[in-house]
Amino acid sequence: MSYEKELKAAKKAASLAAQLCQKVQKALLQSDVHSKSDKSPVTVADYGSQALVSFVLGKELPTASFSMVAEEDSADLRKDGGQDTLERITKLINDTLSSDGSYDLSPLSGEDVLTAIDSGKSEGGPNGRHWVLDPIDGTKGFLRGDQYAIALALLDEGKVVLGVLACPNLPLQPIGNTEKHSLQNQAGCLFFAEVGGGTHMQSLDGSLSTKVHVSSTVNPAEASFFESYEAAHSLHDLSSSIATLGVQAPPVRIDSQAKYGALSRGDGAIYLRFPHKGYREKIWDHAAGCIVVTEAGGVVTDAGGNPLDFSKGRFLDLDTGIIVTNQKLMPLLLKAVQDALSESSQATPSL
Ligand SMILES: Nc1ncnc2c1ncn2[C@@H]1O[C@H](COP(=O)(O)O)[C@@H](OP(=O)(O)O)[C@H]1O
Ligand SMILES: [Mg+2]
Ligand SMILES: [Mg+2]
Ligand SMILES: [Mg+2]
Repeated sequence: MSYEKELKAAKKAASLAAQLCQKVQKALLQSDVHSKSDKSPVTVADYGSQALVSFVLGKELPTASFSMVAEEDSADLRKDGGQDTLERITKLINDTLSSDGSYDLSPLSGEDVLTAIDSGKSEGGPNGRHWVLDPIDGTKGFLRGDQYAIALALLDEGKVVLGVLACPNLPLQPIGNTEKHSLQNQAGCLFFAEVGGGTHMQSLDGSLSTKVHVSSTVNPAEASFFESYEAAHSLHDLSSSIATLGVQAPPVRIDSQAKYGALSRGDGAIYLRFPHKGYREKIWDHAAGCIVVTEAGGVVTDAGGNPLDFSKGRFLDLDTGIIVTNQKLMPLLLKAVQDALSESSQATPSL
């Protein structure tokens, strides 16, 4: 089955959301940032991006059975004091839609925006089609002025069948340890993949796309690896224990699913993620990144070597940690990870 129409709509939605987010990142105000009930940050751009993606998918693919599993909801915006923030979000969306000019419509109201945000409340699951959206993945990176991604995927009968990753601050050239890239004047990258169709990358300003492949290195000594910038999101000590494999380069620490994008084009060969005990991974943090890497020839598993299962609802049900690499390095890496995990659980039984 081809998902051509859906892919085209997803690319448009993610690109427009990226325009909205870049505008906010360039002129971020203290009043744009809020704290969610779990203390994690959320900004007007997270909400604006979610509403815009939902709105564009609805316009491009009118269907009675739209379902989306997305990170944000409107509860805080509906509380007392949320009105100013909602107005700012509504203006951002209307400005983005009117400068794009694709849709002939009257401006959206605050209520339209709340409804669009809440269309992401689906529980997902193994049946039917569900869009999966992280409107800004890496909000902490977004706030620092660093990497972030708009991550949109489609599940069909529990499987990820397409994914789009808009990475507005990721240069088109490879990134690594040595160069510090200026984030100014970069158009950013759009990665997209459809099941069986490979992974492509284009510039967010709409250049021709090129097919990308993961690194083919079989030598761990040459393999640089990615991990979260935030130590609270992934145990940096554990990933350094893969040094037993002979990996020599220091880790490249960047925020968001930009790591999956960079890996899909061979910037590095390994991505390791070991959350602290008790953390439950959400499907929107991995769905788009996972298909972008697998269609580029890579493999994504949990620490038990099992593929990620996106059919279980809003959470991933997995065995400690996520490992991403190419087919040839996976067996070695999996063994090194399992050895490191069992050593560290002997040393610190609470891990
Ligand atoms: N304690 C924790 N452990 C692991 N991941 C966490 C975490 N707290 C938040 N996250 C997730 O890590 C994501 C960012 O990943 P990364 O570290 O690769 O940039 C966040 O996405 P959001 O920024 O969309 O909330 C959030 O879902
Ligand atoms: Mg968040
Ligand atoms: Mg996220
Ligand atoms: Mg997010």
